[in-house]
Amino acid sequence: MFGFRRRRDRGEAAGAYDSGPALVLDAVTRSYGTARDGGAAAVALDAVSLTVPRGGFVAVMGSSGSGKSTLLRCAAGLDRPTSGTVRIGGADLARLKPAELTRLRRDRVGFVFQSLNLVPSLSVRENVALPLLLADTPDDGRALAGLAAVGLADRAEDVPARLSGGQRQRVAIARALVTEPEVIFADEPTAALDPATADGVLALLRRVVDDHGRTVVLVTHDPVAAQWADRAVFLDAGRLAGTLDRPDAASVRAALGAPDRRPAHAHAGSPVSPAGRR
Ligand SMILES: Nc1ncnc2c1ncn2[C@@H]1O[C@H](COP(=O)(O)OP(=O)(O)OP(=O)(O)O)[C@@H](O)[C@H]1O
Repeated sequence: MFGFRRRRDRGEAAGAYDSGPALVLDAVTRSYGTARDGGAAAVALDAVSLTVPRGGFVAVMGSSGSGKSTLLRCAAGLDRPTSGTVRIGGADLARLKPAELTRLRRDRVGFVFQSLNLVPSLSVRENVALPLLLADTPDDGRALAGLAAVGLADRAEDVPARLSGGQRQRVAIARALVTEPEVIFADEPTAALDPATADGVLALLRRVVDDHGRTVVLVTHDPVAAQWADRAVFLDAGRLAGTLDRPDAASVRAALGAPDRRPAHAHAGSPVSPAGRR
């Protein structure tokens, strides 16, 4: 459906990818500032350990400032932990040379952020093809196939400004997937969208997991968004404060200490409902 070849159909030796978890964080701490700066170090992430299996979908939750984005940046190799270990597909990020880390981020990791970073002067198709260009890989129709998968093939030659917010977010997902990454990191990808459009984007991420065995780590404030994950993990002041398997919005709200506002049947019209997940 996605036009992406499955990992085993690719030319690489299967041994290049171990069969362990997609992502492992072991006692990851990230602090900002030192005594040298004249103040105490602020600990944004405090000895967080987390294992995400291949084909897993994890929602990272917690109040503002609890360390969600810091966790995502460290896990994705965009930021270095002060201590602790991050492994993607078995590779210890701290042991990689800068060029190797760049290659891993480019080839094995996909990013979807709230600020989409689509290039306004490029067409939608050219935006999706950008990671291929950066990797010196021919497009061979993959960008268009990716756009078809997110239902936007007919908008391929438009510029991003002519698309709605939800459509732009789907373009960003197609771009994140075009290199067939093992792990997709998404930071509040639905924060700016209305609930129905957000559901469409989350259903798309869910399909990437269920149909293509990819792994998704989603940072979100939204208990309804977390319903699409297999597991919600909760951060509190930089620490892992708990986990919830097969989260539903009511139990997530309870875990966050927030009142239950949106009924569980709010997803009834979704193309793939959270209840339909594995
Ligand atoms: N570059 C930085 N320098 C200093 N402190 C930082 C920096 N980035 C984050 N922090 C601090 O680390 C803590 C965690 O921030 P982080 O952005 O990870 O939280 P968050 O849970 O993603 O918050 P939000 O939901 O508001 O985006 C906060 O106290 C924040 O002020």
